[in-house]
Amino acid sequence: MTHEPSQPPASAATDDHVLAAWLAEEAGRRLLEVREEGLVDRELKDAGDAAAHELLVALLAEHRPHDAVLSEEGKDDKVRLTSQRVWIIDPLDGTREFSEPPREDWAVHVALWERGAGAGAGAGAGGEGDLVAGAVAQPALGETFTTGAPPVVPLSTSESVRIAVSRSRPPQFVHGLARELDAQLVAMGSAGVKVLSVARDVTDAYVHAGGQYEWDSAAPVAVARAAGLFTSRIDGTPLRYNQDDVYLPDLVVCRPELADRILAWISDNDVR
Ligand SMILES: Nc1ncnc2c1ncn2[C@@H]1O[C@H](COP(=O)(O)O)[C@@H](OP(=O)(O)O)[C@H]1O
Ligand SMILES: [Mg+2]
Repeated sequence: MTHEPSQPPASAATDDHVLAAWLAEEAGRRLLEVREEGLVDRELKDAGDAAAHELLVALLAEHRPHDAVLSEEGKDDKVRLTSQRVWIIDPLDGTREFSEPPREDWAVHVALWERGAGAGAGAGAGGEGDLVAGAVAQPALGETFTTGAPPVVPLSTSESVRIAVSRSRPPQFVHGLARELDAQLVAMGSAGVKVLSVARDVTDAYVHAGGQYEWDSAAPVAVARAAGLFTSRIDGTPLRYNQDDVYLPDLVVCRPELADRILAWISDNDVR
């Protein structure tokens, strides 16, 4: 049976944080259903990507009809480059892990970028605009992380630094960085899950290079910033969203006290 979307909370009519969280949860519920349909491998991945994308696009058209949408699974409509507000969504991040039940390391990303936001406002400044709301649902964990009620990052419970890395394509340089920080590498799927692992005190930093797109990091970075975590490109410059080219290949998200050491090591070691 296909999940029928409920109505969003009344406050979602005017509160983008609430709408983002509701959208991510609705898509998450849909994805949990798709996972029960008996599909495997590529068919399961494709069905999940398509179902979550179609649901999110339909719900955004209904609830925010004037806003543009940039989705991993949709055509890149360049109208977004002149739009005031752009939803940047990854309907299913960690598609590989989604297709490996009962793994929990996959997510739904829903972010909102707004023109004029963040100008001159420090590390998060995006020039033309910036992220203003976001939610990351981790449906198999039953958790949604949102800018509306940002996670409170606990003090680190670990004696040593833990660095989240991709399961399938960790950047080569993280081994050197781990030696420098005397850190352990913690492999997991999904960019959103890795960013939120820092907020949840599962890790202390997420460092990635070598390829990614705006939708992989927009919503997680919005939530991480709201939670007080440090976010930047690996050269220390701000992560910029709603660019003409949506390739955004690298990032650092970490506890603020680790940022200087991580960026200094990366700079000294000519990492790309
Ligand atoms: N080198 C690379 N080039 C392009 N995309 C990459 C990448 N490394 C990771 N990603 C994307 O980042 C997300 C997290 O990947 P990983 O779990 O390996 O860290 C995945 O998103 P999707 O699952 O939405 O495709 C993946 O496609
Ligand atoms: Mg992704």
